[in-house]
Amino acid sequence: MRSSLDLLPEPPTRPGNGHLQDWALQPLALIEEGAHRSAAGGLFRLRLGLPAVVGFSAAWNRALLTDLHTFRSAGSFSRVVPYLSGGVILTDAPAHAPRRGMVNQGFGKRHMETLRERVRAALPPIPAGEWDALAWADSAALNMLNAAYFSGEFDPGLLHAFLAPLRHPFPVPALPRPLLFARVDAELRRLAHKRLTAGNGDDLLALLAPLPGGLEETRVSLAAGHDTTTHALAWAAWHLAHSPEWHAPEHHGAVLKEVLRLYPPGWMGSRRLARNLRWNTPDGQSVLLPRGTLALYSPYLSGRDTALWLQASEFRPQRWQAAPPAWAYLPFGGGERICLGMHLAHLMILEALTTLPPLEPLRGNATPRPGVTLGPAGPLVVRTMQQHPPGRGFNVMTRCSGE
Ligand code: HEM
Repeated sequence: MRSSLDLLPEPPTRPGNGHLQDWALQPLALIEEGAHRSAAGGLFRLRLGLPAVVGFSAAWNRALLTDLHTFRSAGSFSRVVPYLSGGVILTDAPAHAPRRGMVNQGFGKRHMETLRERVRAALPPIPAGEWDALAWADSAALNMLNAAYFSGEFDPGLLHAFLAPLRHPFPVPALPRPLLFARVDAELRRLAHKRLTAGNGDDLLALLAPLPGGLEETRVSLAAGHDTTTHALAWAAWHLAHSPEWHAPEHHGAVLKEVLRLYPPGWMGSRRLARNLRWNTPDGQSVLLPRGTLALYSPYLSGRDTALWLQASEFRPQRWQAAPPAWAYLPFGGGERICLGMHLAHLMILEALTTLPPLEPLRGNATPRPGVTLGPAGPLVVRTMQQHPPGRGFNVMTRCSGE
């Protein structure tokens, strides 16, 4: 049996810092090179100051996402970003399942119907003429989250200031911001108090506030939900501008799935091994992965693996007429830790896409840029193709019914 990480393939290293420099400057190229060098569906190694392995096969994804006692969140990347270091994200098995059970209620499909109308009403108007779909998606996600969580009552300037650092490259999102977080927590307490004393709210804060640690869950999930939603929405709008034949509400679900396959905002998930793990690679070898190893899965690599997807690098929403290969499509993760906000993200993005008029792509840079989340470099400048009164959203249903 092979017994060392040294035997795994790896991308070229740089003297003195292993893969750290490439990880910081061009992580997508680095992991694509690692995937290229690994045997089909196998693992590859990264030297990131501590031993790390990356896998993207269905078997690896399933193991990492379902064996929560071996693959722990403690010591993973989320811990170094104060925004994500709390609530369910900070909780490991066996405490994780009951904690999720508690917060799940507000985020289920049924509760989304309660939120739909106010999310739709919160969408910013579509600008006339030329506009940046990335900037619009950013304010749309901010407004929709404010509506779903707080019925629009959270101070918008503070919400913007709170979330803005997440969009910057490292180390900006990892810096502690005690004063800003204290202001956000004070605003959360003010709004929670209103709900707890009135006792009749049905927004997400009204459901989270009475729970132990509910305000922290609110703050952490807001941070997890903003850029992810913004980026998926911006890419979807950009693709609809390029492929107008898909711009109809009945196609938007497939468009969103295809966007999330090619550009999963959660491009890399991380865990730490709580024990030594023997792993059988597809080429028949057995590798011993030592306890403490950083174990990574990548929705980005799995979503583009040519062994799993036909014409993997092409935008083809029609592929979603069939089910995806098992454990290959993971834009929301999987297993017990699957994204808490998956249904909320669908609600917000599909409502926003329905509001979009026919668009023409003008210019922009849609290159994926990895940070805490994967986003388009931007801007993504489009033009509204149909006139509508300034300051009002475009309503597809109105147009279709000819009113
Ligand atoms: C398109 C939008 C979104 C994408 C692509 C996305 C992606 C993901 C992924 C990949 C994970 C799993 C991470 C892992 O395994 O380490 C995750 C977890 C999570 N997401 Fe999302 N997310 C999105 C929107 C949201 C929204 C709107 C919320 C707001 C509630 C949210 C809250 C969370 C939370 C709290 C977790 C941690 C769950 C746990 O550990 O139990 N996400 N998300």
